[in-house]
Amino acid sequence: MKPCFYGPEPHPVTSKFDGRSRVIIERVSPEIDGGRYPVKRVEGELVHVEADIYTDGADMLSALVRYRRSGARKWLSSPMEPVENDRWSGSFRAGEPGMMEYFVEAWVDHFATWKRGLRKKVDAGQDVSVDLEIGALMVRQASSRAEGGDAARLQELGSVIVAAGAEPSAVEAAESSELHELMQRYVDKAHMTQYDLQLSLQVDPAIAGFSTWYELFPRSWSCEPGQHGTFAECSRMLPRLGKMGFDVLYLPPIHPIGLTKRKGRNNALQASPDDPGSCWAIGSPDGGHTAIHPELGTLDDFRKFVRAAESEGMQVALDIAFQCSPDHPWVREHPNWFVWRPDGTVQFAENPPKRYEDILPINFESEEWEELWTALRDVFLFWIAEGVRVFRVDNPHTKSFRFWDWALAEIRAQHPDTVFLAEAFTRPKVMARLAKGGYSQSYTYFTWRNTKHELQEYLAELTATELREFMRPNFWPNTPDILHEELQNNGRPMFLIRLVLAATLSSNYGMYGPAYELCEHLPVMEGKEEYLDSEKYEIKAWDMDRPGNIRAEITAINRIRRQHPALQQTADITFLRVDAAGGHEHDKLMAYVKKNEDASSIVLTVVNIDPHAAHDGWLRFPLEQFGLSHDHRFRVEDQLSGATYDWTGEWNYVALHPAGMPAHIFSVHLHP
Ligand SMILES: O=P(O)(O)O[C@H]1O[C@H](CO)[C@@H](O[C@H]2O[C@H](CO)[C@@H](O)[C@H](O)[C@H]2O)[C@H](O)[C@H]1O
Repeated sequence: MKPCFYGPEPHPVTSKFDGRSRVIIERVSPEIDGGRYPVKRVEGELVHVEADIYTDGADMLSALVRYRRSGARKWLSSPMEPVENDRWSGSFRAGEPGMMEYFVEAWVDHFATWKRGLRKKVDAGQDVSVDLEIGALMVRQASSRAEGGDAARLQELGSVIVAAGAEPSAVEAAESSELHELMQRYVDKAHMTQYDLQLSLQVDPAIAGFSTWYELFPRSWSCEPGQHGTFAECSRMLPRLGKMGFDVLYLPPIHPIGLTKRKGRNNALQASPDDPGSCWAIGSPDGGHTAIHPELGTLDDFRKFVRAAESEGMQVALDIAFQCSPDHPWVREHPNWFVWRPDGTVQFAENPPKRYEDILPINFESEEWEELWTALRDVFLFWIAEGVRVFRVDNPHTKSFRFWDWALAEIRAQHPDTVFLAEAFTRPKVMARLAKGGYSQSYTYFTWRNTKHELQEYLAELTATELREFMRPNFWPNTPDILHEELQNNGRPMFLIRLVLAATLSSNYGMYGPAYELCEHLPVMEGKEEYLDSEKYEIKAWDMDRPGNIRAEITAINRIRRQHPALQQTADITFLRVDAAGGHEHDKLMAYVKKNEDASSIVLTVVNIDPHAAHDGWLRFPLEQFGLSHDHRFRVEDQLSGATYDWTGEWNYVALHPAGMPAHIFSVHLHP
């Protein structure tokens, strides 16, 4: 099928202009770039919609959020209520994964306006006989819109309202809840206003909103240390990872690796004959992006691996890296998909300042772009057919945005349960644009945000700006490319600190697992973030039981995340004030509280971010946020240590030593 380009476009509501529509609807939120891009939610999540809604004069208004699955004929409605200052609010629940649409409509509610006036006049002792006739007329008109028993009942109530000499009972009937409900049901929406855009909502599977990723290189899991591992051998890791609470097992590329310009150990430009090469150098005579590296096994072995992972509660995530080793079949079959220099050589790929001498970038300005796009999309479809639903996409920012807009929409239309993590460590606007274009999750700058101030500021950017509507952060304390100097220099306590922060600040987090569990901390050279003897270029034999490992802590934190819905979302977070002895803000103790939709789960995390010293201080718990007095008594229970504390009032003492667990993860019981 040829790609048919469609860029993101706002969809206007097509109702005819009617000069009698007096209601104004403005500043609808969420709305991304005038409706060009969808808002994102996961299945079952509440979608809050707000708008400024007002009209001339003092008439009363009614408003609805209208919503439906894209393509459905019937629109559903949910009422909106005024909040303050002409701002209205309503909500609906995201359904199954797929696309939905919503907009706002509002109208002058003549019946409500009439009722309000009637009450005022009755209270002032005025004659309301004409008013009752006006009201009765509205009720009879509603009766003509109604059916069956409702129509008859409205007629009856209309008569009661005008019945001569029966004023109190007429007013009573006018104000009855029964009439209110019937009038709502057969509301007169003549001259209503519809917001001029139909906004779209991308509903993702639950795992897009709450996921725990573990990255490993399957080739390092041979039963014979030093040999190339297979999927079958790597399967022995699955029960262990499932028990540790991971639900996404992410594999770097699993395809044949090129020989030409193959990289050697520690990123050497020359490989030795027994070097396995970087697995991102995709393609050899054995095949390209839809083939499996022969030493890992067959497609059937891969299928078995995917099923085995599923039986341990994990989805396998594949790395999609659209680039080719010079040995990739596409280079021969489709030379026009690459840029050739005048001397007949091909430009190698870059992600400045990094240089990838063993791969060729794809040319998104190729004359054959339609064929190219189709082939790239089909790589995803191929692996989806093999049972994969989660993809980590390598450097999407070095590929055309228009391609992603198209490809992700195409894939989602057929498979709305797919999840795409954008591995783009680049400029903020570029990362945001990828998220707008359909990526379900995004890598972030978390790794480089280390002080309390940096972390709080970054979380505010992610959760208190428009980003929260369409960009889901995924926090990684390390990756095979990034061993931050904080981890290089501060020992095991820093691994625990960064673990707790990643896992409790963000509902989606992941780790390059073996190296993280074992607190690997040696860089290839001082000042670099690359690992020494990086697994990217060689087969490793990990001793996962090595002393000093943090497996138990990781397992405990993943368990806590699963047990507490407050930690399964990112946006609802409040940073708390923590005071040091002198009364000034503590710069080493960080505290934040998270809660779920109905506040049935409240989690307070306190972290000592100093890996070298113990710290204590006083934290202020925001009781007022929960409608409680400042001297309220409540209980907190540390989910890590099991210790329980009864706290009285908003200020409470905390102390944390980095030698043990440098954090408390308290479940908060406001009414013990
Ligand atoms: O550019 P990033 O830092 O985001 O890193 C990602 O993409 C890189 C290119 O795919 C990838 O780099 C690795 O593979 C290259 C191709 O084989 C090789 O030249 C690099 O030396 C190697 O690091 C990186 O792993 C990936 O995360």
